[in-house]
Amino acid sequence: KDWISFSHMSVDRSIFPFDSWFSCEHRALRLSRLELNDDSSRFPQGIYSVRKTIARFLSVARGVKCFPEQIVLGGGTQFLFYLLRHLFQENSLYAMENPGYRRMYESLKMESLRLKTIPLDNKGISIDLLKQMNPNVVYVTPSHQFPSGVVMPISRRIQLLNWAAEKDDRYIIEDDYDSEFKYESDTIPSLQGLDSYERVIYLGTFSKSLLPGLRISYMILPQQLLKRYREKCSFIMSTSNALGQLTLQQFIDSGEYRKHIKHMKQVYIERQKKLIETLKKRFDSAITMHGANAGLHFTAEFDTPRTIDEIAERAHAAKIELYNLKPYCLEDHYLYSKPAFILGFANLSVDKIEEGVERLYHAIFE
Ligand SMILES: Cc1ncc(COP(=O)(O)O)c(/C=N/[C@@H](CCC(=O)O)COc2ccccc2)c1O
Repeated sequence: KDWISFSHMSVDRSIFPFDSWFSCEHRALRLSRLELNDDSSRFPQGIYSVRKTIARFLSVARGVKCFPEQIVLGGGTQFLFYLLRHLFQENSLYAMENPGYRRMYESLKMESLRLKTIPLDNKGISIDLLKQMNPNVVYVTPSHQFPSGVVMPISRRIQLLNWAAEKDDRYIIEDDYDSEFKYESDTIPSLQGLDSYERVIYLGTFSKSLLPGLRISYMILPQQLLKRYREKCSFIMSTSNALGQLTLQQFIDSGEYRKHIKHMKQVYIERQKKLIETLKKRFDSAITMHGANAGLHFTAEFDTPRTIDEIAERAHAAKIELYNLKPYCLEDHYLYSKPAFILGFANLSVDKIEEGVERLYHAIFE
């Protein structure tokens, strides 16, 4: 029998519009020869016309307010963070959500930065604990908290912005990952768009909405940090592939990107609905789901005597790709009362859901 994937780390290649991507690449090669063979040292922040397209798209899609000059393109969110950390004061204290994005946690540790992790409540990062820990820089994923799935409501966003505005050396890194897919309510405006004190650095990526292999991510710097970036980092050449950038620009400007997101949303809403119905029918009160009103995954706790490791082993034996939440519970605080797993549906076609849930039930209860 074939593998069935609940992975949150892959998108379904079958719905990516390769043909229109190729024609955009062809057009980019035809129209933008100049930028391609020009030395990219002129574009440490990425090609200007591409940044213009991204700034325009973000203002419509996420209420982000920025000039193309504030955008820095890079080959991955982590690389952009390695640049960003040099713009803050040397001995800054960093804070991030727990459970949280382990790769960012490891990046912070690798740079041996002072770091505290802050538990979530039902609105996202705990503002009371944030005030107690009093960091200079806080990293948050408000659109669909990674990995818990909590969507930070406007009220908590305002609290966070007010906290940052209280002192000069306070910043919020808003990683707007997974912001393309919002289901129940309308999209909530980004922190960056609500920020009137220039405290928010906005991180974005095309890994989820397009392809992770594209490696086109971006950060938007408030003016003061942009000035520091230009003083300290402008010798660093762009790490974002020029042809990928120019193809992306064609893909967005031609309306293909908006069309693709709309199509992905329809596909994913159908899958998510069917998956949740099937899980409820099969597991009844033994399952508790969280964070399902956005993104391409949600989390589920199972009321079972079995341990996470036993379930992981049985899932592998039953050929289901399943990730648990332990790696994202930082500093060894397991923050769930029962075995908890990430249920992704980006790579789970509707016709595999029944079988996938059946195998999951077998791995957990039989
Ligand atoms: C919170 C957060 N912020 C940014 C990124 C993206 O980083 P970038 O690609 O460098 O721009 C990820 C990637 N998260 C990774 C999964 C989480 C993990 O590592 O376990 C990759 O996620 C996906 C990639 C493609 C399709 C679906 C998911 C992030 O989880």
